[in-house]
Amino acid sequence: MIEAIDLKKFYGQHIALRGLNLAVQPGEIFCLLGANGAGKTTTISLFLGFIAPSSGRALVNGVDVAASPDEAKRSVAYIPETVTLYPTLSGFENLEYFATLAGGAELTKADLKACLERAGLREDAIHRPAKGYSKGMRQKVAIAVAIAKNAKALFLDEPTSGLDPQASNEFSRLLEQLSSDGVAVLMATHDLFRAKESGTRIGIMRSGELVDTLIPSAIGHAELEERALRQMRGAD
Ligand SMILES: Nc1ncnc2c1ncn2[C@@H]1O[C@H](COP(=O)(O)OP(=O)(O)OP(=O)(O)O)[C@@H](O)[C@H]1O
Repeated sequence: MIEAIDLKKFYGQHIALRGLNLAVQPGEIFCLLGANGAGKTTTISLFLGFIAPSSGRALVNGVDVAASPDEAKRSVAYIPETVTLYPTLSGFENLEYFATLAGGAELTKADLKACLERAGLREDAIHRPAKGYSKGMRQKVAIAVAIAKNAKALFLDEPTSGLDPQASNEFSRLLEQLSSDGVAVLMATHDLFRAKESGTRIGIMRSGELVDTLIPSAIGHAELEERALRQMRGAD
């Protein structure tokens, strides 16, 4: 589970997060929407331990990230907007390297290959140098790392920006697979369409606050867009 309890973050005098309370259960895909500067990346960075909270707590799988960063990192995977891989290593070798870094269970070459296959990386690409990979292929390697380390919580920041519609659709299916395996997913996105398609909940952030939470399955695309835009603007 991913949990924020009265989580606040100041940058100097500027408040970027104003007491966030949020719980994302195993199997949920929670999409954070919000205008630029609303606090989405700050939220994710706090869960990943990249920055320290000013007050409050960020918990992953019951572990306080600021108090026990190493323990928290063991159950977490992260997919940034641009996944960086070692360009001269193959997808397989990158996975081997990152899975070893992550610690956890010893995996055989067959296990690692199975992780890449589950992540949807084509057989003929697995042993090619990653420098020739598309954005979608690099993301699949990152998903394979999440599978290999048996991550309980997955954080994503703008993963579908710059993906073509087919790659974006494929990526959403992968996320759904992970969530059906019990991973809790928190994703910052500007992609309302994907949030509606794959999210189990959508949270709208404005000026460091979660101002609305929606169940996408209970609402149409047009209504979702209208409500999200209204909340982001602060017209309510
Ligand atoms: N390192 C920093 N130092 C000072 N202010 C920062 C820093 N990082 C973010 N901020 C400010 O904190 C607020 C929240 O920023 P954040 O990056 O979390 O927003 P965001 O919702 O992810 O935006 P975007 O959609 O543009 O990625 C903004 O006002 C931003 O300018």
